[in-house]
Amino acid sequence: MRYVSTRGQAPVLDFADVLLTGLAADGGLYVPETWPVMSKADIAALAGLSYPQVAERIIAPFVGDAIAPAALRAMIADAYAQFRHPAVAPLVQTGPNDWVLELFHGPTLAFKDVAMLLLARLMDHVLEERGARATIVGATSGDTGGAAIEAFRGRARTDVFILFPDGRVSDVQRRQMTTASEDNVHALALSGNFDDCQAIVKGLFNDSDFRRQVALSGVNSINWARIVAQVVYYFTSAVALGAPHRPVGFTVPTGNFGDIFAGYVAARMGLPIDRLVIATNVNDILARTLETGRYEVRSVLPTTSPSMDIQVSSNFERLLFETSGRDAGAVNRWMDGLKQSGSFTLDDATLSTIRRHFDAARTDEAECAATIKRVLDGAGYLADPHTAVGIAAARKVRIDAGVPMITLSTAHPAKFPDAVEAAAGIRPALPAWLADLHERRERFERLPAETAAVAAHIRKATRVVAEGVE
Ligand SMILES: Cc1ncc(COP(=O)(O)O)c(C=O)c1O
Ligand SMILES: N[C@@H](CCOP(=O)(O)O)C(=O)O
Repeated sequence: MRYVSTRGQAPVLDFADVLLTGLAADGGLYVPETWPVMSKADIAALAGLSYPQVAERIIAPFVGDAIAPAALRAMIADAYAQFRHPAVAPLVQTGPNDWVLELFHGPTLAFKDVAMLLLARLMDHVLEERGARATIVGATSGDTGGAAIEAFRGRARTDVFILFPDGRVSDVQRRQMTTASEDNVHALALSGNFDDCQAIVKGLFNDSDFRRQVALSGVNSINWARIVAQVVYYFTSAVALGAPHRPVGFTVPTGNFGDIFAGYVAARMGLPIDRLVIATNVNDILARTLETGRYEVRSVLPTTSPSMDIQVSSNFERLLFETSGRDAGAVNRWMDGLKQSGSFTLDDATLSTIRRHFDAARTDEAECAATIKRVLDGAGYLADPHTAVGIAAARKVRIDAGVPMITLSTAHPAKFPDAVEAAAGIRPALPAWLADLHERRERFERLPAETAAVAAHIRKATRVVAEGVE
């Protein structure tokens, strides 16, 4: 399997190189040259398989011959053995034909663990084979950072630097990033929002000297391996509810568009997905884009679903590439517009292709709190604020009540106890393995939200030694 960049000018790479490269050299994102397709019989044959077995069938075609099948199988088995639920991603029924897909049974209580635990093993494997090391730099609005630190802590071949917006993540999220004591992890609190952190990460990738000197790698969903691991649960859950013999819908709490893009990939592979619903909080750039065709960045507003407080939604670029007929020229024009004026307008054909697959709905803070309460009272289910944004959106756009609707539950309510308590009067407790989180010692650096300051800090602290590093 080979990968091409959405901007059309970066080298074509195999899976192992894409894994270590992160952002393409032309600033674009890698996507497979062609989509692997699963027949109806292939999908039906997933019924009754364990999560790791399904993962192997879905992920292997994307890996191609870059990693030996036995090694891939072992890494998948080890990654999903870290989950506290035997199903890894169980479905819970919350209404007549409504379900939540719980993706938070990993070590850091958010869906990011599903991909990150595998990504860390894949990276280690490839680095080991090459006798190489990497410096990983990631941006987080709260969950990617904790999952990355958990997955990479103590690993010998990587140093990990996580940039998070100071004061804009929950206490639990911050502590999950700042209480790891291993020398290879570095939590950096930046005086800005998530978009500032993400722009700095992209700036570092676009600095070819820095990139080479520190052997830069990424763990945000710009990294294709993050997306591919997330495709798996669309298959496990849809098959559990009758696919491929009947279609299902998915509603996905969305920020950087990685999780829902994985759903689009599942559809391209042949999974019968009726609708993909983009659920946003008041940071609603994607809902506005679907409505008007204009992608326009506004200021980021802090909410009780902070992991979705995002305006510049990275993976939307992958969707634009696909829905424009893989027109790298158009993607370049849109991304230039975004850089220069903070906005661009889609042509009618691309917009209507997007609308054929996706709906979108925005949920404000009052609706989010009311949804947490309503679902608790009605179904006895305690949802976190991100999941509640999803459940509210599913309700708003539901077209056919006969099609099962699966809302992705992306975080455990105990990650956001203040918001959940304010909405539902119940303070969810952390699980036993995190019960002492608030007593652990924190360690992090505060830095200005400036690329040069972050680059200088990383150069000093990384253990990757390459030509040109002081
Ligand atoms: C809890 C939670 N829900 C939803 C999202 C949105 O996911 P994505 O950025 O893949 O759209 C995130 C962060 O990405 C998150 O941490
Ligand atoms: N919501 C994310 C933001 C980063 O998204 P990613 O999926 O691109 O890593 C977070 O919690 O950090």
